[in-house]
Amino acid sequence: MTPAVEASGPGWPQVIWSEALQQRVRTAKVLAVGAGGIGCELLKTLALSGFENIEVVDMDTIETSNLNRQFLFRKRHVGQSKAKVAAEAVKRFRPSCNINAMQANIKEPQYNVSWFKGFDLVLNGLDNLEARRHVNRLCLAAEIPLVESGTAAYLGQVSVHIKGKFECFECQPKATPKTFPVCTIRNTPDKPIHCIVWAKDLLFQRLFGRADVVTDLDEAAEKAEEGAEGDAAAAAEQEASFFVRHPEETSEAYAERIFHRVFCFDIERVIGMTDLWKTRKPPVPLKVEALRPAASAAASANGSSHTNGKQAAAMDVSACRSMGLRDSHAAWSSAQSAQVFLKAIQLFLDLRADEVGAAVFDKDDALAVEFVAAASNLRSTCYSIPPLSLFELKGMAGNIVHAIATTNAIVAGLIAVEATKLLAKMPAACRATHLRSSVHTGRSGRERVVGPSMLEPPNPKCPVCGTAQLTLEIDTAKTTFKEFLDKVVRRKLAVSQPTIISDNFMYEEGPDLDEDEVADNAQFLPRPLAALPSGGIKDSSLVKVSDQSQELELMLIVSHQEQWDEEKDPEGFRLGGTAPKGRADAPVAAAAAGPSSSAAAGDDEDDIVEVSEEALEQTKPGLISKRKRATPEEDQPGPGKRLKAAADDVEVLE
Ligand SMILES: Nc1ncnc2c1ncn2[C@@H]1O[C@H](COP(=O)(O)OP(=O)(O)OP(=O)(O)O)[C@@H](O)[C@H]1O
Ligand SMILES: [Zn+2]
Repeated sequence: MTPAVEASGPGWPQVIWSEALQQRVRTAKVLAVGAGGIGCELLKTLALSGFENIEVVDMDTIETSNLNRQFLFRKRHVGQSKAKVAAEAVKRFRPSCNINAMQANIKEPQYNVSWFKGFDLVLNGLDNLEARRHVNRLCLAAEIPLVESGTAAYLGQVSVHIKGKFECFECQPKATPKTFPVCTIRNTPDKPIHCIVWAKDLLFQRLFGRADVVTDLDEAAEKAEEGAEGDAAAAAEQEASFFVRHPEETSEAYAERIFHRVFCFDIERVIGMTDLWKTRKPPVPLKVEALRPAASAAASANGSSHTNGKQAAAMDVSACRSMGLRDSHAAWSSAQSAQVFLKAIQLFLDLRADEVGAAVFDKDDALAVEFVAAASNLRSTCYSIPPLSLFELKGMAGNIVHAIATTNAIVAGLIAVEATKLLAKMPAACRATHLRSSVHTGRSGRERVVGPSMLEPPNPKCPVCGTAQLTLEIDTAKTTFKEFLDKVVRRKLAVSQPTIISDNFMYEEGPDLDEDEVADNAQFLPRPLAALPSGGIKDSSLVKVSDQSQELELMLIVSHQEQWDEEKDPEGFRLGGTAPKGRADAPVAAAAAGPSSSAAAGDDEDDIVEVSEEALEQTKPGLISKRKRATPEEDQPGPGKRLKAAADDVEVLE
């Protein structure tokens, strides 16, 4: 007998492994998705716990900023595959561990349902909702148990999902994504929000903010502050000083110099990181010269490019107003974004000089928002991401949550514990576990930061594993099919390869289509929904959205809606759930549509993590559902009771 888990305090079950279980652990084939903060800890813990057949998939390469917590990596590994380096590091201290590494996106078609069926367990150490939802759908289709996890600063969560037995990952609505991986923001943005976060938290901060405030995003400043050695320190100094305005430099010249640096020079530098572009489209640099003539014309058409407002209140200074750009709902052209960018910098330097070096981004500061919007849209142009309007950009908030190594280590340990229970064929002993950010004293007086709770049965209203139909309120006369695909199908429903069927109209995407089929399909993209063939997608249309790669099928009941409150529904559509087919029940929010309202299932505060709005705000996508869960004590007779009874004893997992 080998103790697998040490008693960590009163009330915690102690788990001892039988020989039979040790054998099962040795032979089980597990898939670990992600070799980042949680993934590194997990691979180490699995290997040290006796797991010997591990497949690890991670699409990324190692960055300097990973080294502080992803301890399997060293400085010399920067730029190499995370999965491969992690596997080699683990093999060095556990040569008996057969660990196979792949640098790839788990959403690639070769990782299909039959591939997933080759595993006993899937363990997620991911950092984004899309990939989590994709893996959830494949685990459901392949009927393989999934242990899901997430961390955000001091908060963490581990949960177990088994088709038909427990909730799937999408049974409960998730908090809207609020945080993003640093590497994505720095080098590989693929959504407008990534560019907004870059513009706000990196560029705005670097040009106008306090020099002593160093964010994770600012690699050069980080290195300089850390006192990097030799060449690295000099390069960091040089990079930081580039953004300082020269004594004789006009604000116009300074703005153009910055433009060239961030949208041309830096983009070319990223293009040179060839590993990043094996599975992605590389960005395209922008030349200020190419955009300047149109930009100047736009400015002169709107009168003087100078503002006469030296006395104007800081918050009133506006690049858009001085250029006559009044429609905040229209997306700017690249030339207009360039003009706003240059103009905003000039206005900041000319009219708000005393704030430069101390400014803090404020969503109510028009000039700051315009600068961020323009910078974000220009970066989007480089990365072929559709531009957004000023209104949309202003409405989107980005907030990086910094990772804490200890949280990752605890969560990885909990994943291994849940994995072991599953291999022990004791799914009823599995728990959802939350990590709090501070010690919580329950009614019994026990203090804890880690709170287990019972797993819920599947939600029959879940649109993914249940039978619910979703309602979609949308302006079918104005919304184009492309907007529907991008905003509703991909972004909200996390569908990777959509097939859309409505009456006799069919649209499909996927690797098997030939060029003619792709071209045929492309003609539908600019059409409004109501103008699609076969009568269009209109009020009361029933639309089937499916994804072969995920073995997913969703039904949307469309309701045409013309009037939208832009404050309440800036996206211009609303996605909701309905009762399961045949039942008139209260609507539930769709899995991706936002935070749920709480539905208490039990009330022993000792074992329930109540998640505050603040915690939700800070939490990485999909981490915490506000729904309260039953406690082990409330569990029906069975393992829950056994755990309670065995709290201070020894529980044997067979
Ligand atoms: N679709 C995907 N396929 C494969 N791996 C993925 C996918 N999505 C995310 N990952 C991986 O999941 C890991 C998550 O780890 P983590 O949250 O620590 O992020 P990170 O990128 O290492 O750190 P940071 O974002 O803070 O720089 C990353 O290594 C990332 O490459
Ligand atoms: Zn579900």
